[in-house]
Amino acid sequence: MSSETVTVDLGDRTYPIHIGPGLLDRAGELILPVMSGNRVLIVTDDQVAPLYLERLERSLAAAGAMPMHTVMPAGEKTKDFPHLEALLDAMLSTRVERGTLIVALGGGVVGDLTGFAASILLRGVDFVQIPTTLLAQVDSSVGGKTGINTRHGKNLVGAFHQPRLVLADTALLDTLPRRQVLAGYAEVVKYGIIDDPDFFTWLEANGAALIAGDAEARRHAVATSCRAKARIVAADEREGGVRALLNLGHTFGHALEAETGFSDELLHGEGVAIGMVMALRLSAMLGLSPQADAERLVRHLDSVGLPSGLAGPRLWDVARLIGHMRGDKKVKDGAMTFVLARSIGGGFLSRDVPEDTLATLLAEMAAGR
Ligand SMILES: NC(=O)c1ccc[n+]([C@@H]2O[C@H](COP(=O)([O-])OP(=O)(O)OC[C@H]3O[C@@H](n4cnc5c(N)ncnc54)[C@H](O)[C@@H]3O)[C@@H](O)[C@H]2O)c1
Ligand SMILES: O=C(O)C(=O)C[C@@H](O)[C@H](O)[C@H](O)COP(=O)(O)O
Ligand SMILES: [Zn+2]
Repeated sequence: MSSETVTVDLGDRTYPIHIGPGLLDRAGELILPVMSGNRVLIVTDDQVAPLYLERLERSLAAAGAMPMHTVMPAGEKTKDFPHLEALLDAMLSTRVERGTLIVALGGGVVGDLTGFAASILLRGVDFVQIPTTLLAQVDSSVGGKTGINTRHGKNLVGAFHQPRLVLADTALLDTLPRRQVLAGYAEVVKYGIIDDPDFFTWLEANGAALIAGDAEARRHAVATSCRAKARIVAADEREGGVRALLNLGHTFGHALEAETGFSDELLHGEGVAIGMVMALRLSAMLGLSPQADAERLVRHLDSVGLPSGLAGPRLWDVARLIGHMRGDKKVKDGAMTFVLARSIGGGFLSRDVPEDTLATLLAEMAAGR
């Protein structure tokens, strides 16, 4: 199976996303053109390190680079101030220089944390993304959003800092646990709902195979997702408008993540899956889309094993959820912005969601309906 390259067109900060199986062993050769010296500092986590760190270091050394590494604890709780400080401290302890290339090897947590550290280290150093989860390959490694969570909410401190290159070796997904594959799949489904109904239909036919490990289906989904994200980011890098569509399901999902304390109880992608159902049901309640589209999404999520509602032992507090949503970065003059959909493939932004309709939806879903 061959690899392909998608370009994120940002003028003099344009960069390639290389996609395909087996690319990790070509990392040295692919990264060489963006190196300004021979020092490379790899940041990874303690679950990815035993799987892929040695291969990456070998490939870099073969290309003439001097790789060093630092390993962070795996999981969402690492995206916080104490771990950011620990990472910056580890980086500075290696006598990092402005020409040292930082490489994030891991999922979205490693990518977001490392990218943010790179954006402020020595007032900004270059970094490369080597995403190892489906979520990171289809979404978080592309577009330059980096950051951490705070006690006030999700991703509330961060920076736009674009990578110099993204290297998505789709064969690395073979070791990813099924729950993590599913969480990443939620962000794949998102692209279909935003503006690609044919892709959604393709996912209905091929999603199960993709999740089960079909290499060609995975490569196609990663490439299609990256093309969609690259197009949106190139049009609106700093989310002045259209980029906010990539936030479909996230105003809800981030509130659910905050409420569950950024713990394993709810992964980011799982929150996005439930959040997308909320967005489509809200659109239908407001008479803006057919109820059948929300039902179609629920059917698809249920068929692959992603959550589509709030069923479970937890008692969700509607007022608290709305409180979290008020801290969303899309709030303008105190008013919340929602990504709604007129249809599957018809995402749009709205500031006109009455709070009582929102509260009714959340209460229904909190009651398991
Ligand atoms: N910056 C963005 O644009 C953006 C977009 C989407 C999500 N995000 C963020 O990404 C984060 C979620 O990322 P994630 O879902 O990748 O989670 P993650 O980084 O926590 O990775 C999930 C788990 O899989 C393990 N893992 C990673 N690669 C593996 C592999 N190949 N084989 C076996 N195990 C592997 C990790 O160690 C971790 O335990 C969230 O914080 C979310 O907010 C950011
Ligand atoms: O790249 C974007 O833009 C996105 O919104 C992608 C999302 O999947 C991602 O979770 C992002 O981090 C959410 O952005 P935020 O600005 O709401 O933190
Ligand atoms: Zn997301």
